[in-house]
Amino acid sequence: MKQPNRSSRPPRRPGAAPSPATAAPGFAARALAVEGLEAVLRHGAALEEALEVAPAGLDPRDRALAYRIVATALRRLGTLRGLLGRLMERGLPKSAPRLESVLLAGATQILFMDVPNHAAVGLSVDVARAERTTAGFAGLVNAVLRRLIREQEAQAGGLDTDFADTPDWMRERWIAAYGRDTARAIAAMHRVEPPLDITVKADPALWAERLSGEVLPTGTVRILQAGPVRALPGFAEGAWWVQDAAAALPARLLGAVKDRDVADLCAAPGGKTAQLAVAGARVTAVDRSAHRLARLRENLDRLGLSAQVVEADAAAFSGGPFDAVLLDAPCSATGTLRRHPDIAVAKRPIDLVSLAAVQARLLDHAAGLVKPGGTLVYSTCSLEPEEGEAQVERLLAARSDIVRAPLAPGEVEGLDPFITPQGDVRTLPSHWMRGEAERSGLDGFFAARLRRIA
Ligand SMILES: C[S@@+](CC[C@H](N)C(=O)[O-])C[C@H]1O[C@@H](n2cnc3c(N)ncnc32)[C@H](O)[C@@H]1O
Repeated sequence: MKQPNRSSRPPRRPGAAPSPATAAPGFAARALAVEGLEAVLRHGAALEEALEVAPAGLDPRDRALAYRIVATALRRLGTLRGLLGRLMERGLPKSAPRLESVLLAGATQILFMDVPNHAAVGLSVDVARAERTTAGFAGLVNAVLRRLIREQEAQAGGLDTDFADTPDWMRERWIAAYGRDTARAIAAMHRVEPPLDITVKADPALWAERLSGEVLPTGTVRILQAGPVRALPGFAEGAWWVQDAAAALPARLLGAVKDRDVADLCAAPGGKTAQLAVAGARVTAVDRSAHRLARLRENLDRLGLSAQVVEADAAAFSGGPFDAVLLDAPCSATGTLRRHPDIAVAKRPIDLVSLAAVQARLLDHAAGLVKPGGTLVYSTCSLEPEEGEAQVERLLAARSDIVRAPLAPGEVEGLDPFITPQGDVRTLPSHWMRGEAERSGLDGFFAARLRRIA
Protein backbone atom coordinates (compact mmCIF):
# COMPACT_ATOMS: atom_id res chain seq x y z
CA MET A 1 0.00 0.00 0.00
CA LYS A 2 1.00 3.60 -0.53
CA GLN A 3 2.83 5.23 2.37
CA PRO A 4 0.79 7.80 4.26
CA ASN A 5 1.22 11.09 2.48
CA ARG A 6 0.88 14.00 4.79
CA SER A 7 -0.44 17.11 3.26
CA SER A 8 0.00 20.63 4.53
CA ARG A 9 -3.56 21.47 3.50
CA PRO A 10 -6.32 19.61 5.34
CA PRO A 11 -9.17 18.19 3.31
CA ARG A 12 -12.07 20.52 2.65
CA ARG A 13 -14.39 20.36 5.60
CA PRO A 14 -17.80 19.17 4.55
CA GLY A 15 -19.39 22.09 6.33
CA ALA A 16 -17.62 24.53 4.02
CA ALA A 17 -19.43 25.78 0.94
CA PRO A 18 -18.81 23.38 -1.96
CA SER A 19 -19.25 25.81 -4.77
CA PRO A 20 -17.71 25.93 -7.22
CA ALA A 21 -16.67 22.39 -6.24
CA THR A 22 -18.22 20.71 -9.25
CA ALA A 23 -16.06 22.88 -11.49
CA ALA A 24 -12.90 22.24 -9.47
CA PRO A 25 -10.01 20.51 -11.21
CA GLY A 26 -10.30 16.79 -10.72
CA PHE A 27 -13.98 16.80 -9.76
CA ALA A 28 -15.22 15.51 -13.12
CA ALA A 29 -12.82 12.54 -13.05
CA ARG A 30 -13.89 11.58 -9.51
CA ALA A 31 -17.59 11.98 -10.25
CA LEU A 32 -17.21 9.81 -13.34
CA ALA A 33 -15.25 7.21 -11.38
CA VAL A 34 -18.12 6.95 -8.88
CA GLU A 35 -20.62 6.58 -11.73
CA GLY A 36 -18.40 3.91 -13.26
CA LEU A 37 -18.17 1.96 -10.01
CA GLU A 38 -21.93 2.20 -9.58
CA ALA A 39 -22.42 0.90 -13.12
CA VAL A 40 -20.16 -2.13 -12.54
CA LEU A 41 -21.00 -2.97 -8.93
CA ARG A 42 -24.71 -2.29 -8.88
CA HIS A 43 -25.91 -2.38 -12.46
CA GLY A 44 -23.83 -5.21 -13.90
CA ALA A 45 -22.06 -3.10 -16.55
CA ALA A 46 -18.76 -4.21 -18.00
CA LEU A 47 -15.79 -1.98 -17.21
CA GLU A 48 -15.42 -1.14 -20.90
CA GLU A 49 -18.90 0.34 -21.03
CA ALA A 50 -19.04 1.70 -17.50
CA LEU A 51 -17.60 5.06 -18.45
CA GLU A 52 -19.86 5.57 -21.43
CA VAL A 53 -21.83 7.94 -19.22
CA ALA A 54 -18.92 10.41 -19.45
CA PRO A 55 -20.19 13.86 -20.38
CA ALA A 56 -19.44 14.95 -23.93
CA GLY A 57 -16.41 17.19 -24.02
CA LEU A 58 -14.81 15.64 -20.93
CA ASP A 59 -11.04 16.05 -21.08
CA PRO A 60 -9.53 12.66 -22.12
CA ARG A 61 -7.14 12.94 -19.16
CA ASP A 62 -10.10 13.08 -16.76
CA ARG A 63 -11.60 10.07 -18.45
CA ALA A 64 -8.28 8.20 -18.22
CA LEU A 65 -7.99 9.05 -14.52
CA ALA A 66 -11.56 7.91 -13.87
CA TYR A 67 -10.81 4.64 -15.66
CA ARG A 68 -7.72 4.06 -13.53
CA ILE A 69 -9.64 4.72 -10.33
CA VAL A 70 -12.41 2.30 -11.31
CA ALA A 71 -10.06 -0.41 -12.58
CA THR A 72 -7.83 -0.16 -9.50
CA ALA A 73 -10.81 -0.22 -7.14
CA LEU A 74 -12.08 -3.38 -8.85
CA ARG A 75 -8.62 -5.00 -8.75
CA ARG A 76 -8.41 -4.37 -5.01
CA LEU A 77 -12.08 -4.72 -4.16
CA GLY A 78 -11.71 -7.38 -1.46
CA THR A 79 -9.01 -5.44 0.36
CA LEU A 80 -10.90 -2.16 0.08
CA ARG A 81 -14.19 -3.58 1.29
CA GLY A 82 -12.44 -5.27 4.20
CA LEU A 83 -10.81 -2.01 5.25
CA LEU A 84 -13.94 0.09 4.89
CA GLY A 85 -15.85 -2.53 6.86
CA ARG A 86 -13.39 -2.13 9.73
CA LEU A 87 -13.62 1.65 9.60
CA MET A 88 -17.43 1.71 9.58
CA GLU A 89 -18.45 -0.43 12.50
CA ARG A 90 -22.13 0.19 11.77
CA GLY A 91 -21.80 -0.61 8.09
CA LEU A 92 -22.97 1.44 5.15
CA PRO A 93 -26.18 3.41 5.60
CA LYS A 94 -28.97 1.46 3.89
CA SER A 95 -30.48 4.62 2.46
CA ALA A 96 -27.36 5.44 0.45
CA PRO A 97 -25.94 2.37 -1.29
CA ARG A 98 -24.09 4.70 -3.62
CA LEU A 99 -21.97 5.83 -0.71
CA GLU A 100 -19.89 2.68 -1.04
CA SER A 101 -18.73 3.75 -4.50
CA VAL A 102 -17.77 7.20 -3.21
CA LEU A 103 -15.73 5.61 -0.42
CA LEU A 104 -14.18 2.96 -2.68
CA ALA A 105 -13.05 5.61 -5.17
CA GLY A 106 -11.61 7.78 -2.39
CA ALA A 107 -9.88 4.90 -0.62
CA THR A 108 -8.42 3.67 -3.91
CA GLN A 109 -6.76 7.03 -4.51
CA ILE A 110 -5.43 7.17 -0.95
CA LEU A 111 -4.07 3.64 -0.83
CA PHE A 112 -3.08 2.71 -4.35
CA MET A 113 -2.64 5.81 -6.49
CA ASP A 114 -0.31 8.72 -6.66
CA VAL A 115 -2.95 11.22 -5.57
CA PRO A 116 -2.35 13.64 -2.67
CA ASN A 117 -4.45 12.59 0.29
CA HIS A 118 -6.07 16.02 0.66
CA ALA A 119 -7.26 15.89 -2.96
CA ALA A 120 -8.57 12.33 -2.58
CA VAL A 121 -10.55 13.26 0.52
CA GLY A 122 -11.68 16.74 -0.55
CA LEU A 123 -12.90 15.63 -3.96
CA SER A 124 -14.66 12.58 -2.49
CA VAL A 125 -16.50 14.89 -0.12
CA ASP A 126 -17.44 17.15 -3.04
CA VAL A 127 -18.71 14.19 -5.05
CA ALA A 128 -20.78 13.02 -2.08
CA ARG A 129 -22.29 16.48 -1.67
CA ALA A 130 -23.13 16.79 -5.34
CA GLU A 131 -25.63 13.92 -5.32
CA ARG A 132 -28.96 13.91 -3.49
CA THR A 133 -28.69 10.48 -1.85
CA THR A 134 -25.14 10.95 -0.59
CA ALA A 135 -25.15 14.69 0.22
CA GLY A 136 -26.19 14.07 3.83
CA PHE A 137 -23.23 11.70 4.31
CA ALA A 138 -20.48 14.07 3.20
CA GLY A 139 -19.30 14.36 6.81
CA LEU A 140 -19.11 10.58 7.08
CA VAL A 141 -17.05 10.37 3.89
CA ASN A 142 -14.66 12.95 5.29
CA ALA A 143 -14.36 11.16 8.62
CA VAL A 144 -13.92 7.65 7.18
CA LEU A 145 -11.31 8.64 4.61
CA ARG A 146 -9.34 10.75 7.09
CA ARG A 147 -9.37 7.86 9.53
CA LEU A 148 -8.19 5.59 6.73
CA ILE A 149 -5.22 7.90 6.14
CA ARG A 150 -4.35 7.91 9.83
CA GLU A 151 -4.90 4.25 10.54
CA GLN A 152 -4.26 2.44 7.28
CA GLU A 153 -1.31 0.43 8.53
CA ALA A 154 -3.06 -0.64 11.73
CA GLN A 155 -6.38 -1.40 10.06
CA ALA A 156 -4.86 -3.40 7.21
CA GLY A 157 -3.48 -6.04 9.56
CA GLY A 158 -4.51 -9.49 8.37
CA LEU A 159 -6.52 -8.12 5.45
CA ASP A 160 -3.93 -7.85 2.74
CA THR A 161 -3.66 -11.57 2.21
CA ASP A 162 -2.71 -13.30 -1.05
CA PHE A 163 -6.28 -14.01 -2.04
CA ALA A 164 -7.95 -10.94 -0.50
CA ASP A 165 -9.03 -9.68 -3.92
CA THR A 166 -9.97 -13.05 -5.43
CA PRO A 167 -13.53 -14.37 -5.19
CA ASP A 168 -13.52 -17.54 -3.06
CA TRP A 169 -14.88 -19.74 -5.84
CA MET A 170 -12.14 -18.66 -8.26
CA ARG A 171 -9.45 -19.21 -5.63
CA GLU A 172 -10.65 -22.73 -4.92
CA ARG A 173 -10.87 -23.63 -8.62
CA TRP A 174 -7.39 -22.30 -9.40
CA ILE A 175 -5.87 -24.10 -6.42
CA ALA A 176 -7.49 -27.31 -7.65
CA ALA A 177 -6.34 -26.79 -11.24
CA TYR A 178 -2.85 -25.34 -10.77
CA GLY A 179 -1.83 -25.81 -7.11
CA ARG A 180 -1.76 -23.28 -4.30
CA ASP A 181 1.51 -21.55 -5.21
CA THR A 182 0.49 -20.96 -8.81
CA ALA A 183 -2.99 -19.84 -7.77
CA ARG A 184 -1.34 -17.36 -5.41
CA ALA A 185 0.92 -16.09 -8.20
CA ILE A 186 -2.11 -15.68 -10.50
CA ALA A 187 -3.96 -13.70 -7.82
CA ALA A 188 -0.90 -11.48 -7.33
CA MET A 189 -0.80 -10.65 -11.05
CA HIS A 190 -4.48 -9.70 -11.00
CA ARG A 191 -3.63 -6.82 -8.67
CA VAL A 192 -1.24 -5.26 -11.14
CA GLU A 193 -2.09 -2.90 -13.96
CA PRO A 194 -0.98 -4.77 -17.09
CA PRO A 195 1.13 -3.27 -19.87
CA LEU A 196 -0.24 -2.50 -23.32
CA ASP A 197 0.34 -5.35 -25.77
CA ILE A 198 0.00 -4.80 -29.50
CA THR A 199 0.29 -6.96 -32.60
CA VAL A 200 2.00 -5.21 -35.49
CA LYS A 201 1.34 -5.86 -39.14
CA ALA A 202 5.08 -5.96 -39.82
CA ASP A 203 8.44 -5.15 -38.27
CA PRO A 204 7.94 -5.53 -34.51
CA ALA A 205 11.47 -4.27 -33.79
CA LEU A 206 10.81 -0.99 -35.59
CA TRP A 207 7.53 -0.41 -33.75
CA ALA A 208 9.02 -1.40 -30.42
CA GLU A 209 11.61 1.32 -30.94
CA ARG A 210 9.08 3.92 -32.07
CA LEU A 211 6.77 3.21 -29.17
CA SER A 212 9.51 2.73 -26.56
CA GLY A 213 8.40 -0.84 -26.09
CA GLU A 214 10.00 -4.25 -26.28
CA VAL A 215 9.49 -7.24 -28.53
CA LEU A 216 8.35 -10.30 -26.61
CA PRO A 217 9.58 -13.78 -27.59
CA THR A 218 6.36 -14.46 -29.52
CA GLY A 219 6.54 -11.22 -31.54
CA THR A 220 4.06 -9.12 -29.55
CA VAL A 221 5.23 -5.58 -28.82
CA ARG A 222 4.80 -4.62 -25.15
CA ILE A 223 4.58 -0.99 -24.05
CA LEU A 224 4.65 0.36 -20.51
CA GLN A 225 2.94 3.64 -19.73
CA ALA A 226 1.33 3.97 -23.12
CA GLY A 227 -1.25 6.71 -22.47
CA PRO A 228 -4.29 6.99 -24.76
CA VAL A 229 -4.00 4.26 -27.40
CA ARG A 230 -5.47 6.29 -30.24
CA ALA A 231 -2.82 8.96 -29.80
CA LEU A 232 0.10 6.55 -30.23
CA PRO A 233 2.17 6.57 -33.43
CA GLY A 234 0.93 3.99 -35.90
CA PHE A 235 -2.62 3.68 -34.55
CA ALA A 236 -4.35 6.02 -37.01
CA GLU A 237 -2.32 4.70 -39.93
CA GLY A 238 -3.31 1.13 -39.07
CA ALA A 239 0.14 -0.29 -38.37
CA TRP A 240 -0.96 -2.33 -35.34
CA TRP A 241 -3.84 -3.30 -33.09
CA VAL A 242 -4.25 -3.92 -29.37
CA GLN A 243 -4.04 -7.61 -28.51
CA ASP A 244 -2.77 -9.33 -25.38
CA ALA A 245 0.30 -11.47 -26.02
CA ALA A 246 -1.65 -14.63 -25.14
CA ALA A 247 -4.59 -13.71 -27.39
CA ALA A 248 -2.15 -13.56 -30.30
CA LEU A 249 -1.16 -17.23 -29.90
CA PRO A 250 -4.20 -19.27 -31.10
CA ALA A 251 -4.09 -17.93 -34.67
CA ARG A 252 -0.42 -18.82 -34.86
CA LEU A 253 -1.21 -22.48 -34.19
CA LEU A 254 -2.73 -22.66 -37.66
CA GLY A 255 0.73 -22.27 -39.22
CA ALA A 256 0.98 -20.99 -42.80
CA VAL A 257 -2.44 -19.83 -43.97
CA LYS A 258 -1.53 -17.85 -47.08
CA ASP A 259 -4.21 -18.31 -49.77
CA ARG A 260 -6.11 -20.72 -47.50
CA ASP A 261 -9.82 -20.50 -46.71
CA VAL A 262 -10.02 -19.91 -42.99
CA ALA A 263 -13.14 -19.48 -40.86
CA ASP A 264 -12.73 -17.35 -37.75
CA LEU A 265 -15.72 -18.28 -35.60
CA CYS A 266 -16.71 -15.91 -32.80
CA ALA A 267 -14.48 -13.35 -34.45
CA ALA A 268 -15.41 -9.94 -33.10
CA PRO A 269 -13.79 -7.50 -32.42
CA GLY A 270 -11.39 -9.11 -34.86
CA GLY A 271 -7.94 -9.44 -33.30
CA LYS A 272 -7.49 -12.92 -34.70
CA THR A 273 -9.22 -12.08 -37.98
CA ALA A 274 -6.62 -9.35 -38.46
CA GLN A 275 -3.76 -11.76 -37.77
CA LEU A 276 -5.13 -14.25 -40.30
CA ALA A 277 -5.71 -11.54 -42.90
CA VAL A 278 -2.18 -10.19 -42.45
CA ALA A 279 -0.88 -13.74 -42.93
CA GLY A 280 -2.62 -13.84 -46.32
CA ALA A 281 -5.62 -16.07 -45.56
CA ARG A 282 -9.04 -15.63 -47.18
CA VAL A 283 -10.90 -15.11 -43.93
CA THR A 284 -14.58 -15.61 -43.21
CA ALA A 285 -15.24 -13.87 -39.90
CA VAL A 286 -18.41 -15.06 -38.16
CA ASP A 287 -19.98 -13.54 -35.07
CA ARG A 288 -23.54 -13.28 -33.88
CA SER A 289 -23.26 -9.79 -32.44
CA ALA A 290 -24.00 -7.01 -34.92
CA HIS A 291 -22.67 -4.46 -32.49
CA ARG A 292 -19.35 -6.28 -32.08
CA LEU A 293 -19.10 -6.93 -35.81
CA ALA A 294 -19.34 -3.19 -36.38
CA ARG A 295 -16.20 -2.88 -34.26
CA LEU A 296 -14.57 -5.67 -36.26
CA ARG A 297 -15.29 -3.84 -39.53
CA GLU A 298 -14.01 -0.59 -38.09
CA ASN A 299 -10.80 -2.32 -36.96
CA LEU A 300 -10.25 -4.00 -40.33
CA ASP A 301 -10.88 -0.70 -42.15
CA ARG A 302 -8.34 1.11 -40.02
CA LEU A 303 -5.82 -1.67 -40.63
CA GLY A 304 -6.49 -1.79 -44.37
CA LEU A 305 -7.38 -5.49 -44.15
CA SER A 306 -10.34 -7.39 -45.49
CA ALA A 307 -12.43 -10.41 -44.58
CA GLN A 308 -15.82 -11.75 -45.47
CA VAL A 309 -17.94 -10.79 -42.49
CA VAL A 310 -20.95 -12.91 -41.57
CA GLU A 311 -23.45 -12.16 -38.81
CA ALA A 312 -24.61 -15.58 -37.68
CA ASP A 313 -24.80 -18.06 -34.84
CA ALA A 314 -21.56 -19.97 -35.41
CA ALA A 315 -23.26 -23.16 -34.18
CA ALA A 316 -25.64 -22.97 -37.15
CA PHE A 317 -23.33 -21.34 -39.73
CA SER A 318 -23.35 -23.32 -42.96
CA GLY A 319 -20.34 -22.02 -44.94
CA GLY A 320 -17.24 -23.94 -45.93
CA PRO A 321 -15.79 -26.48 -45.78
CA PHE A 322 -12.62 -24.61 -44.82
CA ASP A 323 -8.94 -25.47 -44.90
CA ALA A 324 -8.79 -24.27 -41.32
CA VAL A 325 -11.21 -23.16 -38.63
CA LEU A 326 -10.38 -21.09 -35.57
CA LEU A 327 -12.99 -21.18 -32.82
CA ASP A 328 -12.28 -18.61 -30.11
CA ALA A 329 -15.31 -19.51 -28.06
CA PRO A 330 -17.22 -17.25 -25.66
CA CYS A 331 -16.17 -18.11 -22.12
CA SER A 332 -16.03 -16.88 -18.53
CA ALA A 333 -12.91 -14.87 -19.49
CA THR A 334 -11.33 -15.55 -16.10
CA GLY A 335 -7.97 -15.48 -17.88
CA THR A 336 -8.38 -11.77 -18.56
CA LEU A 337 -8.91 -10.46 -15.03
CA ARG A 338 -5.77 -8.33 -15.25
CA ARG A 339 -7.37 -6.30 -18.03
CA HIS A 340 -11.00 -6.83 -17.06
CA PRO A 341 -11.20 -6.85 -13.24
CA ASP A 342 -14.98 -6.41 -13.51
CA ILE A 343 -15.14 -10.12 -14.40
CA ALA A 344 -14.46 -10.96 -10.76
CA VAL A 345 -17.67 -9.09 -9.94
CA ALA A 346 -19.77 -10.21 -12.88
CA LYS A 347 -19.14 -13.96 -13.12
CA ARG A 348 -20.66 -16.68 -10.99
CA PRO A 349 -19.71 -20.38 -10.88
CA ILE A 350 -23.08 -21.22 -12.39
CA ASP A 351 -22.06 -19.33 -15.56
CA LEU A 352 -19.51 -22.04 -16.26
CA VAL A 353 -22.23 -24.61 -16.72
CA SER A 354 -24.11 -22.71 -19.42
CA LEU A 355 -20.90 -21.52 -21.07
CA ALA A 356 -19.54 -25.06 -21.26
CA ALA A 357 -22.74 -26.14 -23.00
CA VAL A 358 -22.40 -23.32 -25.55
CA GLN A 359 -18.74 -24.17 -26.12
CA ALA A 360 -19.57 -27.84 -26.72
CA ARG A 361 -22.25 -26.91 -29.25
CA LEU A 362 -19.90 -24.52 -31.07
CA LEU A 363 -16.98 -26.94 -31.06
CA ASP A 364 -19.06 -29.84 -32.39
CA HIS A 365 -20.32 -27.67 -35.23
CA ALA A 366 -16.88 -26.18 -35.95
CA ALA A 367 -15.42 -29.67 -36.39
CA GLY A 368 -17.91 -30.26 -39.21
CA LEU A 369 -16.81 -27.11 -41.06
CA VAL A 370 -13.22 -28.33 -41.52
CA LYS A 371 -12.18 -30.14 -44.72
CA PRO A 372 -10.69 -33.61 -44.24
CA GLY A 373 -7.00 -33.00 -43.62
CA GLY A 374 -7.76 -29.49 -42.37
CA THR A 375 -6.93 -27.91 -39.01
CA LEU A 376 -9.20 -26.81 -36.18
CA VAL A 377 -7.92 -24.59 -33.40
CA TYR A 378 -10.07 -24.22 -30.30
CA SER A 379 -9.28 -21.47 -27.81
CA THR A 380 -10.72 -19.70 -24.78
CA CYS A 381 -9.42 -16.91 -22.54
CA SER A 382 -10.40 -18.86 -19.45
CA LEU A 383 -8.45 -20.39 -16.58
CA GLU A 384 -11.16 -22.98 -16.04
CA PRO A 385 -10.32 -26.46 -17.38
CA GLU A 386 -14.02 -27.13 -18.20
CA GLU A 387 -13.83 -24.40 -20.83
CA GLY A 388 -10.54 -25.57 -22.31
CA GLU A 389 -8.89 -28.95 -21.76
CA ALA A 390 -12.16 -30.74 -20.95
CA GLN A 391 -13.90 -29.48 -24.09
CA VAL A 392 -11.17 -30.91 -26.28
CA GLU A 393 -11.13 -34.25 -24.46
CA ARG A 394 -14.90 -34.48 -24.88
CA LEU A 395 -14.70 -33.79 -28.62
CA LEU A 396 -11.86 -36.27 -29.14
CA ALA A 397 -13.81 -38.95 -27.27
CA ALA A 398 -16.95 -38.28 -29.31
CA ARG A 399 -15.47 -38.11 -32.83
CA SER A 400 -13.11 -40.58 -34.40
CA ASP A 401 -12.47 -38.25 -37.38
CA ILE A 402 -10.82 -35.59 -35.17
CA VAL A 403 -7.37 -36.07 -33.65
CA ARG A 404 -5.09 -33.82 -31.70
CA ALA A 405 -2.23 -32.28 -33.70
CA PRO A 406 0.10 -31.61 -30.76
CA LEU A 407 2.49 -28.70 -30.86
CA ALA A 408 6.12 -29.69 -31.07
CA PRO A 409 8.77 -27.79 -29.12
CA GLY A 410 10.38 -25.13 -31.30
CA GLU A 411 7.52 -25.19 -33.81
CA VAL A 412 6.13 -21.74 -33.01
CA GLU A 413 8.59 -19.09 -31.91
CA GLY A 414 8.44 -18.28 -28.22
CA LEU A 415 5.71 -20.77 -27.46
CA ASP A 416 7.66 -23.55 -25.77
CA PRO A 417 7.09 -22.43 -22.15
CA PHE A 418 3.34 -22.80 -22.65
CA ILE A 419 3.12 -26.22 -24.33
CA THR A 420 1.39 -28.79 -22.12
CA PRO A 421 2.31 -32.50 -21.97
CA GLN A 422 -0.62 -33.12 -24.36
CA GLY A 423 0.75 -30.62 -26.90
CA ASP A 424 -1.85 -27.91 -26.20
CA VAL A 425 -1.11 -24.36 -25.12
CA ARG A 426 -1.91 -23.11 -21.61
CA THR A 427 -0.86 -19.63 -20.54
CA LEU A 428 -1.36 -18.15 -17.08
CA PRO A 429 -1.20 -14.53 -15.89
CA SER A 430 1.73 -15.62 -13.70
CA HIS A 431 3.77 -16.87 -16.66
CA TRP A 432 6.55 -14.89 -18.25
CA MET A 433 7.78 -13.08 -15.16
CA ARG A 434 10.20 -10.52 -16.56
CA GLY A 435 11.40 -8.47 -13.61
CA GLU A 436 8.72 -6.15 -12.29
CA ALA A 437 5.16 -7.46 -12.35
CA GLU A 438 4.06 -4.42 -14.41
CA ARG A 439 6.01 -5.68 -17.42
CA SER A 440 5.32 -9.37 -16.83
CA GLY A 441 2.57 -11.88 -17.38
CA LEU A 442 0.01 -12.46 -20.06
CA ASP A 443 -3.64 -13.39 -20.16
CA GLY A 444 -4.70 -16.91 -19.25
CA PHE A 445 -5.52 -18.72 -22.47
CA PHE A 446 -6.07 -22.28 -23.56
CA ALA A 447 -5.60 -23.35 -27.18
CA ALA A 448 -5.56 -26.78 -28.79
CA ARG A 449 -4.76 -27.74 -32.36
CA LEU A 450 -6.81 -30.54 -33.84
CA ARG A 451 -6.88 -32.19 -37.25
CA ARG A 452 -9.79 -33.67 -39.16
CA ILE A 453 -8.54 -36.91 -40.67
CA ALA A 454 -11.59 -38.06 -42.63
C1 LIG B 1 -13.85 -14.22 -26.92
S1 LIG B 1 -14.81 -13.17 -27.92
C2 LIG B 1 -13.97 -13.29 -29.44
C3 LIG B 1 -12.74 -12.47 -29.57
C4 LIG B 1 -12.20 -12.48 -30.99
N1 LIG B 1 -11.96 -13.83 -31.46
C5 LIG B 1 -10.93 -11.69 -31.15
O1 LIG B 1 -9.85 -12.27 -31.20
O2 LIG B 1 -11.01 -10.46 -31.23
C6 LIG B 1 -16.22 -14.16 -28.18
C7 LIG B 1 -17.15 -13.70 -29.28
O3 LIG B 1 -18.10 -14.74 -29.48
C8 LIG B 1 -19.27 -14.17 -29.96
N2 LIG B 1 -20.33 -15.21 -29.84
C9 LIG B 1 -20.87 -15.72 -28.72
N3 LIG B 1 -21.73 -16.71 -29.04
C10 LIG B 1 -21.71 -16.84 -30.37
C11 LIG B 1 -22.36 -17.70 -31.29
N4 LIG B 1 -23.23 -18.63 -30.88
N5 LIG B 1 -22.11 -17.54 -32.60
C12 LIG B 1 -21.24 -16.59 -33.03
N6 LIG B 1 -20.60 -15.77 -32.21
C13 LIG B 1 -20.81 -15.89 -30.90
C14 LIG B 1 -19.45 -12.93 -29.14
O4 LIG B 1 -20.28 -12.00 -29.78
C15 LIG B 1 -17.98 -12.46 -29.03
O5 LIG B 1 -17.71 -11.51 -30.00
